[in-house]
Amino acid sequence: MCEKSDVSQNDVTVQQPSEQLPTDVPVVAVVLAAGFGTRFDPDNPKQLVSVGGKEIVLWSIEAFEHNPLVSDIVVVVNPRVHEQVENLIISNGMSKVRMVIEGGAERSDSTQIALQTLADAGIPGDAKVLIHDAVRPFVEQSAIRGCIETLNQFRAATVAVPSTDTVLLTQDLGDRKIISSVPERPDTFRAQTPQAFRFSTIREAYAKAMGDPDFHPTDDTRVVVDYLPGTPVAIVAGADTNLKITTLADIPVAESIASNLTQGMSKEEARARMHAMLSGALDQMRR
Ligand SMILES: Nc1ccn([C@@H]2O[C@H](COP(=O)(O)OP(=O)(O)OP(=O)(O)O)[C@@H](O)[C@H]2O)c(=O)n1
Ligand SMILES: C[C@](O)(CO)[C@H](O)COP(=O)(O)O
Repeated sequence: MCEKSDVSQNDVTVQQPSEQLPTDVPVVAVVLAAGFGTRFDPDNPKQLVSVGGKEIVLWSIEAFEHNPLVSDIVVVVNPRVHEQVENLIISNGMSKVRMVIEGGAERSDSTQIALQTLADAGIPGDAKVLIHDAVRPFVEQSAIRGCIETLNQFRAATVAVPSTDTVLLTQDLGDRKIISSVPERPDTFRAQTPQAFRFSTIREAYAKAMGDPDFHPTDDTRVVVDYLPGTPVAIVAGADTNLKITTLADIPVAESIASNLTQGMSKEEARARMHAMLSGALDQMRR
């Protein structure tokens, strides 16, 4: 690490990455599907809800299965959805899924269980680990690739989209919230997933966080930001279509995104068919 052009943020010096990070390493996607969807419908596990004719969790697993840079997938479930998710993985031939494991009470517990399982399996500290919400079914291939490539330069990266609204930071004053500060809008982003880390970095961050009784992060990036403050976390471009399905109101939006994607795919398929037909015709003419 060099100190030359380090930046100072919130009284912490963030180091410019300059070390050569190994590139020929396993790339493991952890798909978190162990939530109980209390804000959606606790009686209808949202990860199994069908959108555009396909279960939400299957969209997410397929995104990593189809990415040529991803070598392995671990899926984290709860007992309620375990069997059904396993059946989906088998019946859809998801060949990169190595393990389906049970998570914990909070999202961060599920992440930690997955990280411990990977450690027990002996994955190297340099491995790239991408942690993804199963309920973000439409993650783009460019975001997955962006995370993997960014980890050649940085030890941590997260997909995020620039905030188009001005973000207000608040504090409590009696039963009111009052504004404590207003960050510059170009500096504000909305966090999405995947969130990507060199394995040893995210393990170290979680190991440090374990000693903190107030540790309840809603995402993994925050664990690095709070507990390894000198480690820069790079932003990778996300998209509004990388929607997190949180409440029932998100379903119509998700259906519309799925329909656009499916139409896009049909055009691709039609183009491929036309290409095959024309090459066949050309072969005939040559004979
Ligand atoms: N104990 C948990 C909690 C959440 N998640 C996963 O983390 C992602 C983001 O969580 P969220 O949308 O909050 O899902 P739920 O926890 O299911 O929803 P809620 O907070 O409404 O109960 C989801 O893919 C969810 O399955 C998980 O693996 N383990
Ligand atoms: C990880 C995350 O999706 C980033 O936006 C988000 O923090 C998950 O939060 P939730 O509280 O589980 O909805």
